[in-house]
Amino acid sequence: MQTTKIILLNGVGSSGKTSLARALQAASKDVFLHVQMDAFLAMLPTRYLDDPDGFTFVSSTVEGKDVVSIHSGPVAQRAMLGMRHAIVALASEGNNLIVDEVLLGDEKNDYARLFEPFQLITVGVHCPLQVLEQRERQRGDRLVGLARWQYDKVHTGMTYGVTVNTSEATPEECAQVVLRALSS
Ligand SMILES: Nc1ncnc2c1ncn2[C@@H]1O[C@H](COP(=O)(O)OP(=O)(O)OP(=O)(O)O)[C@@H](O)[C@H]1O
Repeated sequence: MQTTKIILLNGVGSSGKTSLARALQAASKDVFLHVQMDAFLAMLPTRYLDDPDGFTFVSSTVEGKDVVSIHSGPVAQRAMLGMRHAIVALASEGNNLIVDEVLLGDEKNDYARLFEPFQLITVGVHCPLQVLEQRERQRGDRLVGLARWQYDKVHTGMTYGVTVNTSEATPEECAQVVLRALSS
């Protein structure tokens, strides 16, 4: 096994992955690159963020609550597959990584296989739905209802090295929990 470290943060949108990643970068003596899915989404032509070949966001109301489902077409799927292989290429060159992800389906198995050669710790980033929806409303740049749709999917079938609850601890406190788990 290579000594390159990968911290895989998995959590619903607004659960606090970016904040935790930044706190981890600040607190760790090792250098970690923060790999954000958003950076790869930004590579797509903007029109593919609302296109059946790219991503589509479908709003509905279920039992009086807003729900926004995400669907990906072939262009989006190819970009995301490419992202996973790009992440492996970064790690293969010895870059320690914090990978910030919302794992919704088959890519969970893909990551487990691709990350096998590295020192991997998977982190479940949890937060109650009520708090997530409050954050979505406060942020203003996120659709309210994304978290509700993702909530049951993200952690299904995952086994974590460590979990954090961002409604009960600051990003800095969560980072210490993760770094302790990584060094144990
Ligand atoms: N531990 C925490 N305690 C309190 N608030 C937090 C915590 N972590 C994150 N937040 C707040 O929650 C919001 C979302 O945080 P952040 O951007 O880190 O989430 P994210 O999971 O990366 O979101 P997305 O997947 O949508 O990019 C921000 O307003 C942030 O300040």
